[in-house]
Amino acid sequence: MIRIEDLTHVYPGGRRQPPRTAVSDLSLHVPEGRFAILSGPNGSGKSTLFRILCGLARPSRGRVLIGGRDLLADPAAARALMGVVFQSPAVDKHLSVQENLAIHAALYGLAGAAFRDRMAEALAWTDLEGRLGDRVDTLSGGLARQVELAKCLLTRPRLLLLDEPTTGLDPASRRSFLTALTRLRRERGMTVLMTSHIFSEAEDVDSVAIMANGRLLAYDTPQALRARLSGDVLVIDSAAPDALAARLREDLGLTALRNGDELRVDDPPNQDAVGLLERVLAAYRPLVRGITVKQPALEDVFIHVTAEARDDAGDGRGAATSEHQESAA
Ligand SMILES: Nc1ncnc2c1ncn2[C@@H]1O[C@H](COP(=O)(O)OP(=O)(O)OP(=O)(O)O)[C@@H](O)[C@H]1O
Repeated sequence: MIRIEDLTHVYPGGRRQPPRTAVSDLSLHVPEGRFAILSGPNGSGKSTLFRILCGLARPSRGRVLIGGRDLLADPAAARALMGVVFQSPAVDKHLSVQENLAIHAALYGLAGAAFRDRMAEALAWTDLEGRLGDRVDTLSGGLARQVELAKCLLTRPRLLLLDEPTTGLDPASRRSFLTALTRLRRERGMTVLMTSHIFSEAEDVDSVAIMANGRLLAYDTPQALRARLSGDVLVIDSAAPDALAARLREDLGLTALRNGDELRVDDPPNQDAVGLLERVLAAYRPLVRGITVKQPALEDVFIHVTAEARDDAGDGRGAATSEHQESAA
C-alpha cells in the first residue's frame, strides 16, 4: 500500500543556515492491511517523511507509491486513498461533533442521507455514540481525537496516516484509540501507518520502523526486533555516566551505551546480568544511583539501535539493511 523508494529530502539552507538533510535514501514498504509504527528520536525525520506521505511536502529525490499510484506524478489519485490525522487538532472545538463531520463531508460532496449513512458507519469505530450534539470542547481529549478519526473515515480511506495521534492522552483513552485502529485493520483490512514515541503502543502492531538522522535503522516485526537483544539488559542510572562507562570499558571490557544519565549493557558477554549487577555495585557504588536488570522490551531495542548508530558512525548515521526492510514486508 505504501512503497517508498530511495527517498531523500533536503531543506535548503539560508544565509546563515546550511542545507539540512531530513530524510536520506530511505526505502520502506508497508503492505496492504498492515499496521506499522514509525518511531525515532526527535529530529530523526519522521515529520518530514509524514508530510511527504500526505502530499504536503515534495521530496528532493525518490518515489512514493500509494496503492500503486505515484504520489508525486498523480497526487490527487494517491491522496484519494488516504485519511490523515495530524498531530495538531484539526476540528473546530466550538462546533458539535456532527457539525464537524458535516463540514468535512461537504468538502467531499457528501450530504443528506449519504452523509448520515457514512457518519453512522464512521462512528461505529469510535466511542462517540450519544455525543453527536455535544460541542467538541466539552469532550475528553480521547473522544476529541476520535472525532478526528471519524472525520477521516467518512471518505472510506484504504490507508490511515496518523502523526502521534495519542500524544497527551491518558492510558485508557490511548488504549481505546488504538483498539479502534486495530479493529479497522483487522475487520476492514485498512493499512495504518502511525508515528509514535510510546513503545507500549508498538508491542502489538505488525511492524515497527526506527529512524534516526533521516535514515531507516531497523524495520521489522516487534518480535523480531525484541529478539535482537537476546539476553537481559543491565540498566545503570549514574550521576557520572561517562566516568562509569570508562571504568566498565577499561576494567571489565564492557561496552555500555549511554542514554542521558542511563548506561545500558545489553546481554553482557560471558556473565549473567545479575552477577554483573553485583560486581558493578561492589566496585563502583559511588558512581551508581540506581541499577536494575530487565528483560528487553521494544523501548530497549530502540535505545540500543539508535545509540549504536550514534556510536558506530560518530555522525549518528546508521543504515538499515535490506534484510530488515524485506522481513517486515
Ligand atoms: N522547515 C525546515 N527547515 C529546515 N530544517 C528543518 C525543517 N523542518 C525540519 N527540519 C530539520 O530536519 C530534521 C528532521 O526534522 P523532523 O521534524 O522531520 O524530525 P522529527 O523526527 O519529526 O522530530 P520531532 O520528533 O522532534 O518532531 C531536523 O534536523 C530538523 O531540524
